[in-house]
Amino acid sequence: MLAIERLSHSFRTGQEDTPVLHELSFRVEQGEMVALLGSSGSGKSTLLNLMAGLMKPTRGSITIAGHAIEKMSENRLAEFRRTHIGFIFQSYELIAHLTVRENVELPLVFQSIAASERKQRALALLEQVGIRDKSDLFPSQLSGGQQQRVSIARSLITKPAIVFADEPTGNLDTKTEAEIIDLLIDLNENSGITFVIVTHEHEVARRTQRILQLRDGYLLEGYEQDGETG
Ligand SMILES: Nc1ncnc2c1ncn2[C@@H]1O[C@H](COP(=O)(O)OP(=O)(O)OP(=O)(O)O)[C@@H](O)[C@H]1O
Repeated sequence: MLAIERLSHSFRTGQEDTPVLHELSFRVEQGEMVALLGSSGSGKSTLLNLMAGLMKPTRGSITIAGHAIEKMSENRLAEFRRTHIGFIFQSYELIAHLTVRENVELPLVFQSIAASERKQRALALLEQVGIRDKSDLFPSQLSGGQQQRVSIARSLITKPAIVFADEPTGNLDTKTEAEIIDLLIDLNENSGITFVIVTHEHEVARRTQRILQLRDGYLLEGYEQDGETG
């Protein structure tokens, strides 16, 4: 599903290149739920931006569902992101003047899908994430955990190959964090959604099937849960 090969990235500051990621190689298989764990500055956001096609790597390759994204033109990549990748953000990134259902439908508005089908798919996802009864409310009328459920439903509406979640519980209290992770696990186990969850919290990472740990831009080997290797 996701294959990263010898991926390196440096930022140019003035005359100097600052290496941030060093020859990372790993795979995430379809249906897996993987945590990308690392402390502040370890390179998580950089890696996420590269995997999401928001930046081009200095070296190496990133293949999603068989497509080498580092080779795509900007236009092709924008289209690929819209159709193959789902995103969940720490701060939800919902649109305040759209209702919950309209927020969930939004990624489909850019595709030629009939309004009735958009509505039906959004309501089905809102049911699945447990907030169908909130579909006509606005984001400001919901709790943080409910807003993140909207954002999760929105990330799934295009039926993406993979969903990247960037600190999805970073703004939530411990109880709500556990509920959101329960929901992601449920979507993974029962709907086969492939997730990569970026986090600096061991508590979150511990609940995934597999942990990839970054330290100072290097992937630590052999840091797997349940005695798995890979
Ligand atoms: N645009 C940039 N230009 C120069 N250096 C950068 C840039 N973006 C990030 N860096 C550096 O790259 C390193 C990794 O940063 P990154 O944001 O990927 O880490 P992170 O693990 O996501 O941290 P955090 O959890 O705090 O968000 C840091 O040393 C940072 O200063």
